[in-house]
Amino acid sequence: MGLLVGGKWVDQGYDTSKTGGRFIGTQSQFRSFVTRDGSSGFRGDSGRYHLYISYACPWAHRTLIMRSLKNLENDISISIVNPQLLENGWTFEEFEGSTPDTVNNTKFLYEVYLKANPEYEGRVTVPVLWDKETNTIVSNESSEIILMMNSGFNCGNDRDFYPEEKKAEIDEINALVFDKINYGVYKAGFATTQAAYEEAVIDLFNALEAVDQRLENHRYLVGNTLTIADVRLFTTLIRFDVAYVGNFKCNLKRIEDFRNLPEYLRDLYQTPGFGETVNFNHIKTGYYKNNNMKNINPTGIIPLGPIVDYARPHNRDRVYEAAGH
Ligand SMILES: N[C@@H](CCC(=O)N[C@@H](CS)C(=O)NCC(=O)O)C(=O)O
Repeated sequence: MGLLVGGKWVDQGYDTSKTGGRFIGTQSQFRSFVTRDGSSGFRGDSGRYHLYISYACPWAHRTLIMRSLKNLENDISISIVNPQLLENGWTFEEFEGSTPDTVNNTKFLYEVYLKANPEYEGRVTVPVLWDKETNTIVSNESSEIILMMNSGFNCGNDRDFYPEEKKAEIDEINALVFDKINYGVYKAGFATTQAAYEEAVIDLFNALEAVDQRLENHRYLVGNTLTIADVRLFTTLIRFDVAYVGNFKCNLKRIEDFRNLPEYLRDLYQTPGFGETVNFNHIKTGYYKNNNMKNINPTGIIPLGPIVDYARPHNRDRVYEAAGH
């Protein structure tokens, strides 16, 4: 893995030497928006955009789920990178379930970044939303790509996963889930001091207990309708028992050990748009074999377990009915 410096690829990992062993993520640099009327320069037309994702990555996974929930599969084409992040970063080299770059015909994702900006400096991350009309990257920030998919396209369905009247509550839960859970697992996993690790794991499990409690009385995170808050929590929960418990030492409990989270997770997994977008082979390969995991799992051995059947029945309708529906 590495990053672009002055238009050149440099093979280099994360540096935690100046932050007390704490892992600090980087800011996404492409931050434009697709809009229905095109006033932003990017009109939400069918066929105009291409999405680059990795099945291994929880941030990219959000965008894949939203693409399905909004029925945008025929409107936004996709490429799926090889799950192994090695010396060249994300690549389109052959791997079961991966695809070539059918739009820019590159071999390495960093070439796509360079096409958008030959001077780009920084990490080369997924997801990437590419505009085929102006040949540039619209956005490489998943939290914003899912909002565009929700309401910026002139195609797909009219379902609203970020309704006006619920925005404040969604934003509030997103803030907790992002910092302590989505990002929290990385803070624990990539910590290089005992103190940084413990701080992250304690915060993570406190936040998981809080969301577990919240799910006691309603089916989803914000009442009884599915929102982007659930999409954003799901991609971490589905990786938790198979990757974060083992490789990232997030092991005070498994998701399976909580009261409401296991059934909530199965409920989402079995909802159209979620389960079909999960590829456990890519997830496990990504977390146990990649170069950024070399310090954590030097042998690159991928554990065979745990085996969790996310298709087994759940009883979340009970919560929904108890709420008077
Ligand atoms: N803020 C970004 C983060 C994306 C991100 O960190 N993606 C990871 C994969 S999970 C990546 O591509 N990392 C490559 C690297 O850091 O070199 C988003 O949410 O879109």
